[in-house]
Amino acid sequence: MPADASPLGYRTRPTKTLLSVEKLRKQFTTGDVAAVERVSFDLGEGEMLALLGPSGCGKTTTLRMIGGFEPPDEGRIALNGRDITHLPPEARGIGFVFQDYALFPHLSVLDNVKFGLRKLSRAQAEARAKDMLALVGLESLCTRKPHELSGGQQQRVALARTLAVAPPLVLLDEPFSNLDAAMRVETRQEVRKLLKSAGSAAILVTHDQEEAMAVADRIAVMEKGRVIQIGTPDEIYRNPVSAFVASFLGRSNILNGTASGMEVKTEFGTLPLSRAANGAVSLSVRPEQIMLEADPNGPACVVGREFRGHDQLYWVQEGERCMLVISGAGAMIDVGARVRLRICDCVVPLA
Ligand SMILES: Nc1ncnc2c1ncn2[C@@H]1O[C@H](COP(=O)(O)OP(=O)(O)OP(=O)(O)O)[C@@H](O)[C@H]1O
Repeated sequence: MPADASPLGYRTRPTKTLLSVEKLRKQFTTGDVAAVERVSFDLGEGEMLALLGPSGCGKTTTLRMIGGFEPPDEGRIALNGRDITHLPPEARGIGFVFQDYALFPHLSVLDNVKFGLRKLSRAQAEARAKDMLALVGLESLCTRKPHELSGGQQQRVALARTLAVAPPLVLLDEPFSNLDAAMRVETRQEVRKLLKSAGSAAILVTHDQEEAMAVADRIAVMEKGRVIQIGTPDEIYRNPVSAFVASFLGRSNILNGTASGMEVKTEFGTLPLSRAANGAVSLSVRPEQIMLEADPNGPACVVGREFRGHDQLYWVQEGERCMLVISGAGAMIDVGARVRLRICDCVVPLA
């Protein structure tokens, strides 16, 4: 295992840069604002990056520019130090897996995977395709046609076909959106393992924060065409830069306060800050950072509750404010009960 990798293959340090995206911009003639504006990031060899954001924020357009399917108005894209900004898709050496998998319906599973291997001899192509199908666990289904496979199996064939040519970078556009919830969870981990074992880097477009956190080494959060924060899932979850990021990646309570260095005065008392700030600030408090104590004389009241097995979600009204609280699976507190809220961790100042 390399020194910079965790047992699950999550990178803890940046690797050698594979892809460099600099100040990409795209404005469609139909739009009055740019779909993508000054998007820049680097991607390390073998790294998985998720482009995450709400519908219409420019994720797919960014991916299509990297793939060569959409010419940027401005900016530069380099792969392994080579400028590929104006190369056609087939000259970039990048693999793609799209939402609909785009398998050839009339070809068998094996022939679908062999499709990109026409430069090899027939025997070599056959051996390579079989190896790739073994890697995705589908060697026994070689002779089937795509319509004889489940969605998850089709997804794996598409991935085997892409990985067969050993691209250094694979672009995945919402690749799990056609799968049901259980299959999605299973398939995304398989895909991550496959990419890691093939050593391919990947950029995954998704609007699903749970998916991004589950599979990506780093996440680039996009809003209105711009990347507004980039970092590991843990960094972004713990230190969101804005209320948008705090609410898009997980759930958050947004409070106001007056900061002075590493402390902030709020309606819940003086609290420690995760980083220094001064003056009026907005603050993010995660639901799991709040303790809920049953107290008949407490100033707050439970107004809603959702039982989730491993924990419980409470909506608690205190004065004008409704706070979201996640509490462990201990004793349940009933809706209508009086409670006291205590914030038991550093709170995050937002931009
Ligand atoms: N070919 C096009 N012509 C005109 N406008 C486009 C075109 N493609 C995308 N857009 C617009 O550009 C903006 C960004 O679209 P894009 O598809 O990149 O967003 P997205 O974040 O991938 O959204 P989704 O999650 O819904 O796929 C949107 O306002 C969209 O309507």
